[in-house]
Amino acid sequence: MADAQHPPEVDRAAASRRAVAARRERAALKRDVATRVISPQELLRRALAEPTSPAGAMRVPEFLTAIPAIGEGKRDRILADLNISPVKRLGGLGARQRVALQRFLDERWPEPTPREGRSRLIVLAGPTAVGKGTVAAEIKAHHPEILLSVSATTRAPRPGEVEGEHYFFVSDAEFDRLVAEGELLEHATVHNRHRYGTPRAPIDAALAAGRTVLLEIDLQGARQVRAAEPSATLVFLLPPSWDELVQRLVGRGTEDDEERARRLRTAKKELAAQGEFDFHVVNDDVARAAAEIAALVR
Ligand SMILES: Nc1nc2c(ncn2[C@@H]2O[C@H](COP(=O)(O)OP(=O)(O)O)[C@@H](O)[C@H]2O)c(=O)[nH]1
Ligand SMILES: Nc1ncnc2c1ncn2[C@@H]1O[C@H](COP(=O)(O)OP(=O)(O)O)[C@@H](O)[C@H]1O
Repeated sequence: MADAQHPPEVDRAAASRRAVAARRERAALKRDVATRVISPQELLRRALAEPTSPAGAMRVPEFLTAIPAIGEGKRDRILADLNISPVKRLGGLGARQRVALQRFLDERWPEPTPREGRSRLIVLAGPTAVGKGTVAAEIKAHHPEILLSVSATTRAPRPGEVEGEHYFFVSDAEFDRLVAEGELLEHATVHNRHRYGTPRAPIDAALAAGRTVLLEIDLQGARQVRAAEPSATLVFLLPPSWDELVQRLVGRGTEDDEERARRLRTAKKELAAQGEFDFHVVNDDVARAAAEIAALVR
């Protein structure tokens, strides 16, 4: 490979940069397993689907010790039991070894089974400032298989908000048209101010393609989705404590005193409605809460 344009030191530098990047990606994946952002089974699925990916390049011992509750002693016993050499990479496992490893993981860490009759349409609601937006963004970043629905709204964009990514920013007249033509799955006026609604078409298309769809909407919207799609999976995000909820609202610093007091009164009503939801998830840690939600319909 070495020639005038590619002297050996340049090749070596590039290779070492690639190795550092790959190590970093593997470390990130191990953190995802260690923090339960993804299950060990999910990492193995990714490795087998793409053997040359960072997941595929991970050595089996490295993978095993990323799993909570597996130390080095246990790791070595598991490798011996499964008859897998410590130099094996996940992407290079033979058929019999794959099955053995998958079975072992399923026995020790059973993945949550989908709740009977619940669809892949997930609605995430919860009181103001509990972290719905933060958790939804985490799901979008770590679970690309899940489509995060983009709502239409009549409120003005905030600095940094991107049309079509955070919201579709529409006029009142356009919102009226969307409602009149039945293009919204649900819609509501939120915090007595602006209108928000969920475009129906992208959701129908994603569900038809077998994808999971996440809606981050308010309680009124959640109730409408329940009425329109009774099999939807309704998830209520809870704060670790009321004081923590107040802290988060204050800490975010996006509302004045009067608006904060109003939102907290609404929050009390919303918390009282949590019994209408199929699942309750505590947002103590963003990554953990996101992983729990993503696992609900896997
Ligand atoms: N019903 C309904 N509520 C939505 C929709 N999109 C966003 N919301 C809710 O609108 C509220 C206000 O959202 P936003 O304007 O981003 O402000 P913030 O979340 O208060 O900072 C949140 O409670 C969202 O859950 C939607 O399509 N339908
Ligand atoms: N698990 C968490 N721990 C600590 N702070 C959090 C957590 N989740 C969210 N927050 C913070 O709480 C505030 C409200 O979160 P946000 O996502 O805006 O709430 P919502 O969309 O429910 O109104 C933000 O400042 C956010 O950074």
